[in-house]
Amino acid sequence: MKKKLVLIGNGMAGVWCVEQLLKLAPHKYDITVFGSEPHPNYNRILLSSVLAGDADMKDITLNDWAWYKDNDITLYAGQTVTKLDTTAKTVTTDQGLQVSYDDVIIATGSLPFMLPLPGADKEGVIAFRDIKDCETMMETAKKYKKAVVIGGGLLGIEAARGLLNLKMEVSVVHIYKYVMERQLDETASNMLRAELEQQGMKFLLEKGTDVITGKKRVSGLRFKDGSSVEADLVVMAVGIRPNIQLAKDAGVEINRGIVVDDFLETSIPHVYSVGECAEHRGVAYGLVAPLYEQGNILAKKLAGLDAGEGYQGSVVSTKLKVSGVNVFSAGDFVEKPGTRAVRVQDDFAGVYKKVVIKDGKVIGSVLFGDTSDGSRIFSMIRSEEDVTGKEREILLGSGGATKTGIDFVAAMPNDEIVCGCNGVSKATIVQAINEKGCASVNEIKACTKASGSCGGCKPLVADLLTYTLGADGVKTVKEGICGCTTHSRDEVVAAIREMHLTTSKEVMNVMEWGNPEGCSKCRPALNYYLGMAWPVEHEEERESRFVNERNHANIQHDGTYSVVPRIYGGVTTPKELMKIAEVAEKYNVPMVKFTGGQRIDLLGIKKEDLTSVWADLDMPSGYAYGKALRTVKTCVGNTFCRFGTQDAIQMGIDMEKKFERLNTPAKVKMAVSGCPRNCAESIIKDFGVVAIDGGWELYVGGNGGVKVRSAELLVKVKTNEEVLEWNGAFLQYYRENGRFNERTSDWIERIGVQSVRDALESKEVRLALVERIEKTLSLTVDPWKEIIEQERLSQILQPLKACESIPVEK
Ligand SMILES: Cc1cc2nc3c(=O)[nH]c(=O)nc-3n(C[C@H](O)[C@H](O)[C@H](O)COP(=O)(O)OP(=O)(O)OC[C@H]3O[C@@H](n4cnc5c(N)ncnc54)[C@H](O)[C@@H]3O)c2cc1C
Ligand SMILES: NC(=O)c1ccc[n+]([C@@H]2O[C@H](COP(=O)([O-])OP(=O)(O)OC[C@H]3O[C@@H](n4cnc5c(N)ncnc54)[C@H](O)[C@@H]3O)[C@@H](O)[C@H]2O)c1
Ligand code: SF4
Ligand code: FES
Repeated sequence: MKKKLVLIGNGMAGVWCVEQLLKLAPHKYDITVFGSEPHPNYNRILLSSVLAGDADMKDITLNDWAWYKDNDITLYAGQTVTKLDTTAKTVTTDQGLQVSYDDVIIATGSLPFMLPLPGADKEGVIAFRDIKDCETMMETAKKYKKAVVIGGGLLGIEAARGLLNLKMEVSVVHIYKYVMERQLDETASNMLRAELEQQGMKFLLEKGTDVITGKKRVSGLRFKDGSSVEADLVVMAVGIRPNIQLAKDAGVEINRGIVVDDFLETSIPHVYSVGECAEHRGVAYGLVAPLYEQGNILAKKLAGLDAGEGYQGSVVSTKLKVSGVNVFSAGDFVEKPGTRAVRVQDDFAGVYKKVVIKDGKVIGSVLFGDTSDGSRIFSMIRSEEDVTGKEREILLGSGGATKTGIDFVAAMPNDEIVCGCNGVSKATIVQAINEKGCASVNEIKACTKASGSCGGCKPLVADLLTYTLGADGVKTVKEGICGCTTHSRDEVVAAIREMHLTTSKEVMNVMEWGNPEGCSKCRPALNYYLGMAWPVEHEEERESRFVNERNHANIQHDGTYSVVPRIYGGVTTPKELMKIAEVAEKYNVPMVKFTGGQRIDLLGIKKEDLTSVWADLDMPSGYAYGKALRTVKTCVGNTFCRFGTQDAIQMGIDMEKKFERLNTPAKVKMAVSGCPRNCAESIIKDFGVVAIDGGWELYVGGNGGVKVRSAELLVKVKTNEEVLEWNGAFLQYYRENGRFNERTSDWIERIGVQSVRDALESKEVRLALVERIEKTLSLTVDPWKEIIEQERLSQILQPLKACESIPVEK
């Protein structure tokens, strides 16, 4: 005779456990499931995506009604178990139904914590936990305008983003000085906040709520410091509490959660618990991956199989589900005595990465902007791999000892979980590829659910595809330029040209952007594409630019700026040097430094001094901050060097004078060397010129940064005029075809240098490109000259209005 198993709680953890049990011992139990919600088991994680409009209610069902039927499970949806009698071994529901059991699993999840504030019972004050809350928010947004979310954690920020998408004005009230302090350090948190502010979210930090105001319905919040904010809707997202009352009333041992041992058994025999309600070794988890691990162990135990050492606890990782924002956090990411950290921060790309290391092991990590290393780093944390001596390679990747990409997935054990949100292992994904013919990330998602929830495992799934099928076997799926749209760069640029779209708003409307405000990825990209396509009609959208470009200066980590005047070809004069020295003294510039591009950098300038520093210098801007031509480095060439065959200095000066102020998809560095000894390092520049006997070799696509790449030969030419012609044609071709933020090294790697050679081969094409670049160049003005001129004209000496917050650079 079959034993009777009762599951209390029809949520993600409990049903997962039952699913695993059915796989291991399909005929052992008669199973009865009780769930308070009137739905079959659904993916709670995806409620954020439903609210944000990225998923439909119907997409989030995990086990439909038929699944319960097909597996002979009796489901009582919409019934709450109100009594558990562990002596009589029965459960009783709010509708008077009584069912007996041999084994019972309590999987009642959590309850959202509602701050016990005066006014918390008013209409319009809700939590964000279930389908009902999600529907309430969507309905409220149709009638009301102002939403306030209390709590700037994962849930609060995902709720706020969803409400923005529903066209509400949203403020996030947070008690601490920076948001998501449980997942991020201050640097990453500030970058996140800046990005979300750009998307229209407002933040009220270090605010303790005192009262929720309003009559029947909420009208606002009053804070302990006396300030207030208006609100038609208040969403509380200040954490969760394990739902333990039923177990407590039944005499089961309780601490914060329901206390369980390594086999998920409670203090009372035959009573088990998994999920957010369970407390294992003092920890009650709030993410699905550990809950699934618990479910796997309990399923083995109930099936009568060897569950090994049992559940040993989990290290968790999180990923914020907000489109266009990549945030990852795992393990113990706060530096403490005895730990050391490797940090990489690129303000231009809006990327921040940190790994914390203790005793030679990675114990935690925070990634912002680029989370593609997340799964790999998370795996290192879990495996406690010894990284001594290769700490820096974890983030800087040198093809050395720490495995990356394909090597990493190849070395993964088959049973390792790739997708924590859906409990999908490497073996299951490889099987889906080999046996079910899945050839894209989307097909794997449809087949196994992997990558369908938080999306954090997508890069790993993609690597597994390439590893299993080889690069040629993987179906390339069209990727939108950012999470706001499914349209690719080429589609966007084609629409801009064909429909004569001249503003970002037009592009977003016509191309039906999912997120009508855009994000930090698409806004600057659109601004660039529009300016490139319509240099005359398009009006620069300054607010879309990153802080450095808006301020025409390079912000430093202490909030001061650096000033780099242009010094053509790296050639200066005593007079110019004296002027720079005078300015440095006058403004107490803390550091004067030569740059790698043969310029002089005045570091540590105060924001309010920028305009007068530039006025006193009276030199052109070196664009050291922009996606533009930066520098043309030169060697002394035949002017002084005995090996030189051409005048490298003059060539470099001519190139720099011709193309200065040019906007490009990403920064461009150029160099001219007077002979193949290459002292100006032309071979690692975007456009490198090397003198040879009787002419010049032109190289493209070099890079001396994190990913070093040797430039490839584009063409050999004879005259200086030809150098300028090819230089102009190449830059314009890159401007018209490169993706925003794509360096020439990545672009050429992607399209192949031969395609560039083919495109520029025809003189006619080259001249047409040159004509277009000349047109653009004729419209450029020096930003500081313009600012100074405007100030002179209006005769008002206003301090520079730089951005008060520190927006994220991309
Ligand atoms: C909006 C949102 C987004 C999230 N995003 C992520 C994410 O990206 N990644 C991640 O890992 N986690 C995320 N989480 C957390 C994740 O959803 C939970 O960790 C997970 O759902 C918990 O599973 P559970 O089964 O323990 O509890 P639940 O899913 O809450 O299930 C418990 C069920 O039991 C029912 N129940 C309670 N008491 C009784 C009773 N007495 N009788 C009958 N039924 C009862 C409840 O109604 C509920 O349906 C998110 C949560 C929310 C709310
Ligand atoms: N992407 C994801 O992984 C994801 C998304 C949503 C929810 N979740 C999970 O759901 C659960 C609930 O999320 P959460 O964000 O509510 O929990 P949380 O505990 O992670 O965050 C709550 C936040 O509210 C703040 N807070 C506390 N009291 C406050 C007050 N009086 N005023 C203002 N702020 C206050 C805290 O400082 C904290 O940052 C968590 O377990 C979370 O992991 C995960
Ligand atoms: S590259 Fe050649 S010409 Fe230029 S400095 Fe070096 S050796 Fe001299
Ligand atoms: S890890 Fe979240 S979807 Fe795979």
